[in-house]
Amino acid sequence: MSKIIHVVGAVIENEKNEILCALRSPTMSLPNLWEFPGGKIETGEKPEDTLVREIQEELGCVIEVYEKIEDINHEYPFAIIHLITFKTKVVDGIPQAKEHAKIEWVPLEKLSLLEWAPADVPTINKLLGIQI
Ligand SMILES: Nc1nc2c([nH]c(=O)n2[C@H]2C[C@H](O)[C@@H](COP(=O)(O)OP(=O)(O)OP(=O)(O)O)O2)c(=O)[nH]1
Repeated sequence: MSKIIHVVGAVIENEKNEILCALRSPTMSLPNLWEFPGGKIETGEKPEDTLVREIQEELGCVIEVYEKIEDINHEYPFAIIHLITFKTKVVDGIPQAKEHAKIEWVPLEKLSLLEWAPADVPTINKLLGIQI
């Protein structure tokens, strides 16, 4: 059986209803696919705390974490990714791509034009359905 990796992703929204989308680099697993910035939950860590830590490392800014959006398991050939996504906002600093190929603010209605990591699709669908 595949190992399960627990991951948390930040749906960062700005005042213009745009979502911060991050492009995985060619050297990462799932290369050249868009994702929500975030990362693996360490043992004993609260998912919300993981997100604040990962966003500080990856984007160099501080976020506040609000409600959960989606909580799903997606089976990839290399593992099962258990992905939890949260609605968040930047409360200090300006996001910069420190680890990703690039980051972009994308209007909600254009999210489905990007090629997403497959585990992210249920979150995208929820965002488009419920208009957070
Ligand atoms: N951070 C993040 N990871 C995602 C998303 N969707 C998705 O399938 N993943 C996968 C990619 C990775 O396999 C794993 C997250 O690990 P990570 O963010 O630490 O990724 P990484 O490339 O730095 O690590 P690795 O897998 O190369 O060891 O979850 C997402 O929206 N955000």
